[in-house]
Amino acid sequence: MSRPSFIRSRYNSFRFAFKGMTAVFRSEPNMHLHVLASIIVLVMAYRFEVTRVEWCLLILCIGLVWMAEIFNTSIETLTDLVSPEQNIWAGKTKDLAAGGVLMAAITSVAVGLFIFIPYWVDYVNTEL
Ligand SMILES: Nc1ncnc2c1ncn2[C@@H]1O[C@H](COP(=O)(O)OP(=O)(O)OP(=O)(O)O)[C@@H](O)[C@H]1O
Repeated sequence: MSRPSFIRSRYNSFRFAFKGMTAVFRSEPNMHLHVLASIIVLVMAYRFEVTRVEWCLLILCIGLVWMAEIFNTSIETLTDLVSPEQNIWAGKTKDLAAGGVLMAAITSVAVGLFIFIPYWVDYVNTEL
C-alpha cells in the first residue's frame, strides 16, 4: 500500500484534531458554559475597547480554558475505556483532570477581573 503524501497526511491530522475539538463542543455541557463565558468576555472587550495587550491576554485565557476542557474530556474518555467499573485510581485520575480545568478557570477569572475592574469602575463613574 502506498504511503499518503505529506500534504494528505497533514490534512488528515488536522481533520482528526478538528473532529476531536467539535466532539467536545457537542458532548460536554461544561464546554457550552465556557463558550458562553468566552462570548461575554469578547463582547465586553469590544465594548470597552481594551488595549491590544489586554486582547491578547483575554484570548490566551479563553484558549487555556478550552484546551484544559478538551484534555479533561480526553482523559475522562480514556479512563472510562480502561476502567468502566469503579476504581479508586480511575476516580483520582478524573479528579486531577477536572482540577486542571478548575485551575485554568480560576487563573482566567483573575486575569479577567484585573483587566475589567478598572473599565467597570470608569463606566460606573462616567455613565451612571
Ligand atoms: N470509574 C470510576 N471510578 C471511581 N470514581 C469515578 C469513576 N468515574 C467517575 N468517578 C468519580 O466521579 C466523578 C465524576 O465523574 P464523571 O465521569 O461523571 O465526570 P463528569 O462529571 O462528566 O466530569 P466533567 O463535568 O468534568 O465532564 C469523577 O471526578 C470521580 O471522582
